[in-house]
Amino acid sequence: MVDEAGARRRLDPAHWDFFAGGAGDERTLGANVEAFGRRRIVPRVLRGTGERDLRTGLLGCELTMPVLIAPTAFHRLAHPDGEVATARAAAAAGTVLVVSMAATQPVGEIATTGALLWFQLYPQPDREFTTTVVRRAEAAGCRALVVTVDSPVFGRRERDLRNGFLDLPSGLACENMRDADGRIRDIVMDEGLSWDSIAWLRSRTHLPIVLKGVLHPADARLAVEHGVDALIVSNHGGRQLDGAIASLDALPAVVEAVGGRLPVLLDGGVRRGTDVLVALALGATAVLVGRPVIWGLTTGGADGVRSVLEGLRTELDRALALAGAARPTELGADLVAVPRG
Ligand SMILES: Cc1cc2nc3c(=O)[nH]c(=O)nc-3n(C[C@H](O)[C@H](O)[C@H](O)COP(=O)(O)O)c2cc1C
Ligand SMILES: CCCCC(=O)C(=O)O
Repeated sequence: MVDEAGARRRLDPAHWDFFAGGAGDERTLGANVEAFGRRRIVPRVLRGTGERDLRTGLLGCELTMPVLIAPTAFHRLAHPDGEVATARAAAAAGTVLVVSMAATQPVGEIATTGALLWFQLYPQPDREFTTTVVRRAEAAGCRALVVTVDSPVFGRRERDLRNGFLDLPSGLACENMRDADGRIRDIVMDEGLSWDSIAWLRSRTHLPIVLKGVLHPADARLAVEHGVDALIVSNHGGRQLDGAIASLDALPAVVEAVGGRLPVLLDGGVRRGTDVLVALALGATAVLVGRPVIWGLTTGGADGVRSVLEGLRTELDRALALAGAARPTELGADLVAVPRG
């Protein structure tokens, strides 16, 4: 289903390291996957569930399943068809592609696929320019803004430092970073990013605002107070603060703090349909997948991404049946155990 080894063979080693790698010692990168490995499902039986229904509504979007595509940079490094191919697969699967601000194709072009798009934003210190980018996403028909809040500075990616991978090869660029003069600007991380920045953004757009990269329950409560529309529990796939808690381990406290007032999504380490089931049972409304989509794109373009998404759908459907649930909303934390020892 996910041909990670095949992707590795095809990619330039420095590009493989960029996609696969994390920050520091990659402890958090590993912890995201290990956290799923520690959970065991406690299934229910004799519930005669019949056909399953995976449909999930999120911020006004109807998804065919509770699995979205996480925003990841530079899809044209993985495949010449780039983000357009990823979007074709999202459209075919009936799910959302969160377009990275570091996408290598213009969001307007990605939107021609008819996919449901959300746009991921690193608010730039230049607010006028940030507004330009927001308007570009709105004009393309994006249905939400995903503000990445775990990156006041860039994580220390030691593989990239070793490889000297700092920039895109010539011919590729962050096409959504064009300013009013048509010049492509560099993405800068805003060390000053604060709740005021979120309030400012709220005043500038009618799109739903999703905060990506929340791990602490106190921040989840603040997000509710600031009128945010959804949260993504995430540590950026282990690429920002190494040593940060695994996303799945952070999820229960965030879900409790939010108390049903907002949808809570999760990304990081989701590799199987059973992982999706565990995250949903612990209170996530949906999950996002990052690297598996890149491996699918690398090996098979739009078809490769489609096959990753359909694999997750099939596995989730089977896992629900085997756990005695007909739909995601029937799952509860009682279905997940962490055995001792
Ligand atoms: C190669 C790569 C590029 C990424 N680029 C972005 C990005 O541009 N913006 C963002 O908010 N997150 C970015 N992320 C983080 C993902 O959105 C997501 O949080 C993470 O990949 C989820 O973990 P997973 O890869 O284990 O599924 C990136 C992750 C990877 C692996
Ligand atoms: C300037 C590109 C940022 C991409 C990103 O967020 C990541 O690589 O994790």
